[in-house]
Order: sequence, then C-alpha cells, then structure tokens
Amino acid sequence: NDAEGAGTDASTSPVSIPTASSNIPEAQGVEEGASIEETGESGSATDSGMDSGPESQQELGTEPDLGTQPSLETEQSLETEPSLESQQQPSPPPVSSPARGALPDGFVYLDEYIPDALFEIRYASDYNFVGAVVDGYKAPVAIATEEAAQALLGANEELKQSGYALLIYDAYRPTKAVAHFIRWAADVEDTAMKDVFYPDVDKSQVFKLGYVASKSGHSRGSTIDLTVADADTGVPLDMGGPYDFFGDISSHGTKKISAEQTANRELLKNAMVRHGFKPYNKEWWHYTLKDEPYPKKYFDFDVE
Ligand SMILES: C[C@@H](N)C(=O)N[C@H](C)C(=O)O
Ligand SMILES: [Zn+2]
Repeated sequence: NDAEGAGTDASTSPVSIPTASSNIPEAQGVEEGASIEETGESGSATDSGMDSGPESQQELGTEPDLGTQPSLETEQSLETEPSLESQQQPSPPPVSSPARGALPDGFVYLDEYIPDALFEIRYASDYNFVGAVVDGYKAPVAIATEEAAQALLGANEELKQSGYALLIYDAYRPTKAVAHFIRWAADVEDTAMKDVFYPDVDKSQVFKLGYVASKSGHSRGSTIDLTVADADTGVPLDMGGPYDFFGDISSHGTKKISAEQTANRELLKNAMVRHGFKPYNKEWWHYTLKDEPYPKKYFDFDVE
C-alpha cells in the first residue's frame, strides 16, 4: 500500500467540475427519530459527527443495514429543446459565480462567507471514491450552517496570517447523497476508484470501518471536510495521504507518515479546534462544530 505513491494522491489530481444549476433548493430537514433515514442506530455508531468528542468517534462499529436504504427521491428533469426563437436571442455574458437559489434558514454559501477560502467540491465531480457525481450535488458549491461558517472563517483568518488558506472538499451533504454512498457500497462489482481511494479495504466494509457514515454529520450542516493549502498557489499541504483515502494512514496519530506531514495535520487541527471544531480520529480532514445548531436534524435539500 502506498497512499502517497504516484497517481494515488487525490489531493492534487485534476477534477472535472460540473456546471452550476439555478434550481431552487428545497428545505427538507428531518428531525432525528422521525425519519426513514434512521437505520436504527440510536447511539449513532455510524454517525461520524455526533458531539460526544473525538474519542467516542473512534469507535464506529455498527454496520449500517444496507437492506433498509433510505428511499431515494426521483429527480427527473424533463429538458425541453429551446425554441428557434429563444436560440436567436443574445445569450447573457458568462458570470463568475453560479446562479444560486434560496437556502434554508440558517444556511450560507461558504464562498460568500469566506471569500479567501479555496474550494474543490469532489462530490460534484466524478473524481471521488464513487467515481461519479454524487446524488444531490448539482453544483460545485459548499453550504453550511452560519455557525459553522463563522467558526470556519475564524480558522481561515488564523491560517491566513501564515500564508495559508482552507481548501474545502465537502460541507453540507444531503441525505440522498448518503443514500447514494450506501448503494455504491452494496454494488461490489463496481471497483472503479478502488486503486485510488480504498486499495486495501473491501468497499462493503467502509461503513463498519468508519470511513463513511450511513447517517452523516455532514447532513446536519456543521461538518466540513477540508485541508490547508498555500493561499497564493492553492497547492495543498502534504498531509501524508489524500482526501478520502480509506485506510489507516488517514487516522490522526498514525505512525506511517513523516514528521512534516504530521505537523501539517496539526496545523489544520489546531486551527479548527481553536475555533470550535472537533476532529474525527479516522479521517484527518473531517471536522464537526462542537456546538452545532442542528444536532439532531438531517437535511436533504440539494447542493446547488
Ligand atoms: C466520506 C468521508 N468524506 C466522510 O465524510 N466520512 C464520514 C465518516 C461521514 O460520512 O460522515
Ligand atoms: Zn467528512
């Protein structure tokens, strides 16, 4: 296993970014305990974002019931051919930021809240462990609760003093995206991205091993996947393993990485912890706001 070997560094690989959509998101917050999204784990052993501290998050031992998948919304947009008349109209000039809809109360776009942060929204591209755009990611944008955004802004301001910026890979994640992960894990034939993201792990075990949650803190809006990059070049620091690499090397405290790589992880961790986030032992990139505003609510509006 060589997570840092040539061709396996997901943090520096090119990403094809889909174009943005202007559909208006639908707020679908679901209180814990009232939803089909629940897979029966009252202690949320599969929930990586609970606020019981990083230690308790090390033990994600309950395998999700892949047979009780959440029902997926069918989202079929019937595209109509533009009429000849509309084709002849002058088209508007390209805009630098995608058109955006209204977000549910309490949620913000992170690039508007933290203009100096960098973004590479992997699940809106096909460069991720699934190998396809993930359900619910209709645009490469990051959305979070305002409380999480405020705390993240503080962490970014701190890192900015040393010439760094936060590089955000994922933030709010709809429950339909989590359902997509569950479907992906059950499809053992599909190993398209195994070499890059999970070379030593059987994909059916990613929930049991704690690398993916069947009920994710991301869906509560205050959990972020991120790294640190050079603010000028945008090049991410070497964390000793790429984002979303499912293996031991991704754990905090691993002895398999260099002193410099450990120091880079500490730089991220210290900034995040100082600003109210808690780390997740299995994944150096995953942080949850301690005082999250929706500790029991799981949302399903699209990322767009
Ligand atoms: C899939 C990975 N980026 C992640 O966020 N994992 C945690 C455990 C989650 O799914 O909440
Ligand atoms: Zn995460």
